[in-house]
Amino acid sequence: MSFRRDTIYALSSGGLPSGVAVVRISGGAAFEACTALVGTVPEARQATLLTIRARNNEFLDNALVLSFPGPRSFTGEDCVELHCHGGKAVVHAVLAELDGIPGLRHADAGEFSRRAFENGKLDLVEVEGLADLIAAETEMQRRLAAEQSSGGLSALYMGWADRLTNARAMIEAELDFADEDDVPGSVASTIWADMRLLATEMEHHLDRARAGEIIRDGLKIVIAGPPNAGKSSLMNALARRDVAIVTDIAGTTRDVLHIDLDLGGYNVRIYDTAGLRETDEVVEREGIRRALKVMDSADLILFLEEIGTTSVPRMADDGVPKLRIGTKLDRHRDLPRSDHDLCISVQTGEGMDELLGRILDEVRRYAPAESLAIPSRIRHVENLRKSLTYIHGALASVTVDLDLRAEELRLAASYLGKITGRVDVENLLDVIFSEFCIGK
Ligand SMILES: Nc1nc2c(c(=O)[nH]1)N(C=O)[C@@H](CNc1ccc(C(=O)N[C@@H](CCC(=O)O)C(=O)O)cc1)CN2
Ligand SMILES: Nc1nc2c(ncn2[C@@H]2O[C@H](COP(=O)(O)OP(=O)(O)OP(=O)(O)O)[C@@H](O)[C@H]2O)c(=O)[nH]1
Ligand SMILES: [Mg+2]
Repeated sequence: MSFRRDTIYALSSGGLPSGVAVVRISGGAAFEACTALVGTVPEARQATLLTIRARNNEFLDNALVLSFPGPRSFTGEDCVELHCHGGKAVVHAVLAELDGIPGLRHADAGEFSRRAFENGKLDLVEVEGLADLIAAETEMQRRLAAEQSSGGLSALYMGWADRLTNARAMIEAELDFADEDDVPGSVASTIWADMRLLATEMEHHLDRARAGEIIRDGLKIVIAGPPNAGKSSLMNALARRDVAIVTDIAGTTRDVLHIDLDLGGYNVRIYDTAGLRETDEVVEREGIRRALKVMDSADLILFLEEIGTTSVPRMADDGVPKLRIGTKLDRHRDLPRSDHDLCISVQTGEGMDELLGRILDEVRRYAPAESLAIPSRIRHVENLRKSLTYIHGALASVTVDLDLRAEELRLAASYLGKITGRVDVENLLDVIFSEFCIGK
């Protein structure tokens, strides 16, 4: 790096107290700080038991200390890790000691990763994946984030960008050496065949964006239906705790409440809503307005009605998948089979496993657990779409000059570069010379 910047430190492990707490230091003064605290810098990447002392020589802790000389470290800078005992006062004393060293300051949120990015250790997709990995609560979220943070997705995008660069290189070669005999005549057919293939691959990848979004952000399931149908009772049963107020008074729920469930490794967010009916009561009307609004953005609606009651207006067929659920089965065993998709009783638990199974089927339909090298963020999707638009443009403009079509391929690659943040300084000549033997 051409300038020396602050050396930063922070507690990198979680809440205190804990068995062990990891304090990380990164930057040009990390090794000086290490020497100030433990008297030495241990051999690179070798956990070494050392005593941390305050400036007045007071014993603070026995800690395992690691040093990572840059650029072979997480951030690419000199890094030190102090693996201390995880007591609050222990960690605070160590942090206070670091704070007293000139040139050191506490790190901002994400600052270690930011430095890793700036030093080329991680690209943007990996940084985002790392953030998702740390936030992951379900198995599918973990798998999606793992694919992204470990470079799987980046490799895919960079591979695509390379193909675009390659195609441009071929076009340049064709333009520059068109009048020479020993250069492959028309490379056009192979280039454009590969670009068509690339467009198809990108389209398939984009088709899975919805799955990525659902795995990352959760499937949105709304419990709706007439008052007293048992919506809040179902919500509580799913949550296994008393989240929502349940009474036998119609119109109990007003606000939209939600819980997050881990269903077969998928994150699903379930909303309880106000019962739908005509009413002049102001508060209830507002509740119903909110219910309708959240239903609009649902991925799945569980439409509940008590078995034997013919409810309110049938739901519009607006394309949102719906499960019609008959409730309070314990009370209505004698009634003929209703036209519900399934019947439940939260009192006896009947039908609950079936319901969970049906919900899981729905999530899996949206987001099958195949390869998770899929886009998970709008940012990726938008750049991929733009890139694809330029590839389509280049493919379509057959009558246009080759160099204009090459320009469209350059733009397509630049949008892929924006996703990873690695705007490569590509050297077209290198590619050309590695592909052709022009001077043969
Ligand atoms: N103690 C500790 N555990 C940790 C981390 C850490 O920083 N410290 N990690 C933090 O996220 C994760 C592991 N990820 C890491 C990624 C790269 C490097 C690193 O030093 N990379 C260097 C050297 C590689 C090598 O020695 O082969 C490099 O990329 O040049 C360290 C940890 C999870 N566990
Ligand atoms: N027997 C029986 N009663 C139930 C069952 N589920 C709910 N109830 C009762 O039905 C009444 C209404 O339940 P809620 O869960 O509050 O109904 P809701 O659909 O949320 O009603 P609103 O919030 O007013 O729209 C309560 O008295 C519940 O105890 C069930 O499976 N069996
Ligand atoms: Mg309710």
